[in-house]
Amino acid sequence: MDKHELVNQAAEQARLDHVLAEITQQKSKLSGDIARVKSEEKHLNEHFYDDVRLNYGDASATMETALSIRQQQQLLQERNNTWQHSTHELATLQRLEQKPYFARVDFHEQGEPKAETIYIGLGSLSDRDDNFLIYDWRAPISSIYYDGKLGEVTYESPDGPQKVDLTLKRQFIIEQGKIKAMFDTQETIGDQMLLEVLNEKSSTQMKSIVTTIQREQNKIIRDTKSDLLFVQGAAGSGKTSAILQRIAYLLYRYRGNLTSDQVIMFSPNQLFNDYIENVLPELGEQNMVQMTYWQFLSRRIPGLSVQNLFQQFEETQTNQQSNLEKLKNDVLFFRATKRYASHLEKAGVQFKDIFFKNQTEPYFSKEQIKEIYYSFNENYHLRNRIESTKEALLKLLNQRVDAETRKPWVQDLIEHMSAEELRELYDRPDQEFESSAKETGFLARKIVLQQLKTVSRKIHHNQFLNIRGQYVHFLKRVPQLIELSEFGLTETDWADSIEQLKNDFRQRQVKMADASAYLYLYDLVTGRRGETSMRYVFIDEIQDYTPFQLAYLKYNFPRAKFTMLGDLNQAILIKEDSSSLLSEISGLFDEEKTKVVQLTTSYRSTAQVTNYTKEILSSGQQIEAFDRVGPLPVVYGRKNVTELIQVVATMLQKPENEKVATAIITKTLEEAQQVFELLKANGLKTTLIGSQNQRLVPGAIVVPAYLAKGLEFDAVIMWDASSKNYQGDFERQLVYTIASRAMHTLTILYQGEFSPLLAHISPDLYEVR
Ligand SMILES: Nc1ncnc2c1ncn2[C@@H]1O[C@H](COP(=O)(O)OP(=O)(O)OP(=O)(O)O)[C@@H](O)[C@H]1O
Repeated sequence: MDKHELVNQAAEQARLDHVLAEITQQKSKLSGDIARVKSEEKHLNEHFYDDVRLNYGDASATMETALSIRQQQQLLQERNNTWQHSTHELATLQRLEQKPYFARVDFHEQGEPKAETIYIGLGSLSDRDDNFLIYDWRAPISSIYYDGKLGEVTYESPDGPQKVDLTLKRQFIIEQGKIKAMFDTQETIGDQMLLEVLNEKSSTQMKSIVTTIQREQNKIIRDTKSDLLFVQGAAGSGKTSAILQRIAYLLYRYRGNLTSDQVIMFSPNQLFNDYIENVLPELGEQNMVQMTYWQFLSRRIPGLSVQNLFQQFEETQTNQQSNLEKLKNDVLFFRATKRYASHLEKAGVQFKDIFFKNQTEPYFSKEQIKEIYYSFNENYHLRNRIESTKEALLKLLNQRVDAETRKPWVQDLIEHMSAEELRELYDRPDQEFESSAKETGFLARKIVLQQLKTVSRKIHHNQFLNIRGQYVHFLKRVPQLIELSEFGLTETDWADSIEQLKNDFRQRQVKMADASAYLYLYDLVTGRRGETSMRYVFIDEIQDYTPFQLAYLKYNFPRAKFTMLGDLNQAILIKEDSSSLLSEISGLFDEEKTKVVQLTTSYRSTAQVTNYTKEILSSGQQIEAFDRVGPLPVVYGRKNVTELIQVVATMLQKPENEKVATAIITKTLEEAQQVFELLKANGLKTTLIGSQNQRLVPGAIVVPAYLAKGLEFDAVIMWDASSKNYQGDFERQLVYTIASRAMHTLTILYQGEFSPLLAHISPDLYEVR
């Protein structure tokens, strides 16, 4: 450090000390406030009735009592609000105390006489005179730190775009109240800082990236205009990071109007949810709603079990089955569902009988229900038809109550009821009746109403609709709506597939490719409006969704803005070309309000790992390695599994690898189980991640590829990259996904013949041992 820098650092340290003193002081004041309010609340609670005059003598006294109770409640509520507010502020201060800020920018606003200096941190802080000592990283002005080089920069202020002249950008690494390092930088975000941050990372859980958000990422984070924001990014380019910071940004920007339960994120698997769960809390925000697409479907199709990730991934398909899936995954199929549904306004809705008691003769027969349903005039659309049919059925149900009370089952039931059960039927214990006939009539009516609830519930829940039958009915019409030959299918193929589906239904199962269409059809027939309260929908790993599923999500969240992220090179579930995905989905949104952002630099991995993994992709992808150095990937070819296990054992036993998060990634679950057992037999302890419900743990894990999706590890050992395991183009994306999980070291093992997907890579890019 030269003399000038030393003076600078001393000045910055003095400023930091001042800010820390302010934080300490505000903290102790707040703690005092909180303690006081809490004790007031306690006192109020303990003496709640001392100040309340309980008097129920007459109407006005009752009124007065109610009023004074209300006043006490209000006092309590106020204390409670103050308490909550202060606790939140205290949490912010505690966060700031650890690291008050990470950057400073000096700038000159156009038309203003003076230059300004601001400091940026995880929250905002102002002193008694309302001077901002720290700006929240999400404040409009903070954007200039992420967005531009020195010189002229524009940011979005509340009054529109604002130009400033940026004269200094300084970054700090602060630990325990001391400035450990500081850099003045010309770059967007100095590579030096990013290097420091990236080098020190290693944990089983994701961390926030606010100190080093890159310019392109900042665009994603602060976008508020697009209805569809589509991010295509290389493995490790920070897509997932960008959306998490984006959620924090949106919650800040729309504070008061947007809550975390109006934001939903679809993630690849449960393990991944685990991996990211700390990021938002670290930023002082609550986690959004999180689920996998499978969970989303399953919770809405309770009667059928939906094919899960494991079954989907490990299923082998015939050509014809994969053509069938192609069709069912297409937007054409989505449109066909809608077209089919619109015909249902005239005819074709499938009904079920509703039974009550007597299981042989329906209470309301499907013919009767159908007649009601189609009795309304043609202005009635599906939604009104269902509503009106329900009303009509409930009315009929009411009219039947009297007749039902006279049926023998009612008398029978009364005779068999215990005294206790009977007593519960009366309105009051001392209820009197003119005659015993009246009393019996009263009880019978009560019983009938109670028992008929099962029928009214069925009516309310649309159980007179035969949705499975409806879906089959729809499938039978598909050849008239879609040209089957365009998907390489014949009418016989199609008819066979319907038989297969009926068989699945009988076993209470439904394939992933049918589940969304099934639900969509249900929604259309019942006129369900979708989840209108959801405002933002995030979909990660978009390449594993079908156009149908995305169209359905759009339909299901009609008021939401969408952010979709993916890497078309990492498609592991959809066995078809995913590059047309973007054009298919963009058709669902207004073109003017669609924005596409590309992220090309991979931050996860060292340059050595990135340069190797990008060669796996055939089409010369524009992936840039971040300039971080590490060892070359190493390839071990051995004769058999026993020798491969030896290699792994030697690696895991090295003392320097003890603290390193290592993942042995296999192709299938079966392979993972085998490797795990073999390592165990060799005295090595690892954790097998065999299902999504498992938690991520430190140390070495063995995991099948489809569960490693979206995660990252210090060291990746790719298990058995032989030509037997990885051959075709579909597997190329799988190989890429596996290899790109590595941050620092990548080891590839194979027995027999090396996979052609890797064998062609230039020998300069790896080492053979
Ligand atoms: N601006 C940044 N500053 C620091 N670290 C970053 C930045 N951007 C990304 N990273 C780090 O790079 C790694 C990869 O990021 P992330 O998982 O978000 O990438 P991704 O694009 O979702 O990857 P994939 O598609 O392979 O799952 C993470 O460790 C993340 O913290």
